[in-house]
Amino acid sequence: MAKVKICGLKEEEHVLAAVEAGATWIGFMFAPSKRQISIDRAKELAKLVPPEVKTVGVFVNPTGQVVQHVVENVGLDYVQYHGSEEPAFIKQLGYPSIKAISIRSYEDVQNASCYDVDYYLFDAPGTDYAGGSGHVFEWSLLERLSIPRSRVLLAGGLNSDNVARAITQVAPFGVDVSSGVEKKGEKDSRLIKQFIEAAASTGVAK
Ligand SMILES: O=C(O)c1ccccc1N[C@@H]1O[C@H](COP(=O)(O)O)[C@@H](O)[C@H]1O
Repeated sequence: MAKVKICGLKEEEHVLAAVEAGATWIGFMFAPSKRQISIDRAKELAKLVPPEVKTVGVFVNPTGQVVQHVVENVGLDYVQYHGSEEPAFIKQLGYPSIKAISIRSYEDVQNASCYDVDYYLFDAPGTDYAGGSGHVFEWSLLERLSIPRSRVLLAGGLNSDNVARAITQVAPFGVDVSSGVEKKGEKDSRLIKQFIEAAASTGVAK
């Protein structure tokens, strides 16, 4: 069964809904976004997350000092780099990490392997912000992937209607969603539950 990351959470109710429904990762946004939260807010929300569920901080081209400060203050389990961070920068910081790769062409897929990270998050290119656009990219570009599927997370315009198809086609270890569990621009507990149920209904991570 594919694991699920619910990203861009700002309210207690939605953190609790994601945990209860079986999310594996809870994502907090620290980059410019309508979903961005403060360190203090993330600390409050992280207290609601049990140890078996992992917290992820999402950053876009941060300085090392900012990442260190947020990780240490919030107690994050993973750092998600969602900009054009260099492989050496991520490696030097040394945190358990997820690198988002924006997919426009097969060349982007090939370039992913220059990173030495825990997970490779394949996403559609951002529009207003670096991510969270709600757009789907061409999943067939991942057919000839050299990275093991056990390291692959899929994002970009996923929702409870398309996530089962995405898992069947791409066979990722996990899926990641933000806009697809929102109603009128805000997270919705019912949509979070529906998404996790839909992801659980199909596919086996290879
Ligand atoms: O969600 C955002 O606002 C965001 C801003 C800047 C970088 C990353 C962001 N979100 C990430 O993008 C994926 C895909 O989002 P969506 O499901 O297509 O809306 C999301 O899961 C976050 O990891």
